[in-house]
Amino acid sequence: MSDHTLKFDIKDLDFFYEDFQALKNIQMEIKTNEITAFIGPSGCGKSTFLRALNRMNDLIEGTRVEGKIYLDGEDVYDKIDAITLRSRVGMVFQKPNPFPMSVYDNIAYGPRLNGIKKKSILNEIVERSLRQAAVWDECKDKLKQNALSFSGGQQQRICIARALAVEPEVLLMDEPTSALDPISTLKIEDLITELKKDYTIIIVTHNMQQAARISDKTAFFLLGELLEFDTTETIFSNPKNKKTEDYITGRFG
Ligand SMILES: Nc1ncnc2c1ncn2[C@@H]1O[C@H](COP(=O)(O)OP(=O)(O)OP(=O)(O)O)[C@@H](O)[C@H]1O
Repeated sequence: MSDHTLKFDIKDLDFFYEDFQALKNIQMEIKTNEITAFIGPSGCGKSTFLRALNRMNDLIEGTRVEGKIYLDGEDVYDKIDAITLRSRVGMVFQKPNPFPMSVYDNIAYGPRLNGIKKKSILNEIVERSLRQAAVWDECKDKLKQNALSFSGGQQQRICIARALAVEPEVLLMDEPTSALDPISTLKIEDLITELKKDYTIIIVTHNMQQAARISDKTAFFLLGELLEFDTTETIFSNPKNKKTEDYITGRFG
């Protein structure tokens, strides 16, 4: 019987940029409605792995994947086309990157691409998505204003709303708070915790406190290998690998 709590199942994953192997034999199970944090020193492969999950690396020439990634039991490199996959697995980037258009058009962009034209339905999606991303109150009277005129923290929440507008199942977040001040960071962390009810969330972070605060599971990567993967509590209180302990206590990285 298939395991319904399992969202992603990654088996024997290797990843190459030309001759350079950036990921080595990764095995990982990512559970539905959990927050999984990827930690590890710069260049260890966290972003590469994140981008492998929705095939964003396909856009980089000379890359190659070996092994399997299953989403709800389906092989993402064989059984799901990249466009469908990316609508099921949304992404939020490190730097807020709203399109240079109104808040409304940013959020309606994906739904319109999916063929939704009716104004009343688009209005509903825009409001629901901005509410879910906890930025509705700040935007509701300025929906026609250019998204780039908002603060960095607001822009990042607008980008999260844009990702949510197409109702993905999974949200990949690559250091979503690294460009933000502490207050905006806490707002986004609260938001991520709130979104967990409806989404499976995977977040890359350099902020150990952030991983400890919000994630259920933590994966520690080093030089392309998954060194340790466990409950966040275990990783931060009782890691099995000495290198994990050295990293989380700030002895290197
Ligand atoms: N487009 C690319 N072409 C060639 N090599 C790349 C490319 N992107 C990343 N790499 C290499 O792959 C390795 C992993 O990079 P990746 O960006 O996944 O690491 P990371 O852990 O996310 O780092 P950071 O924390 O600094 O963002 C690094 O050695 C990097 O130089």
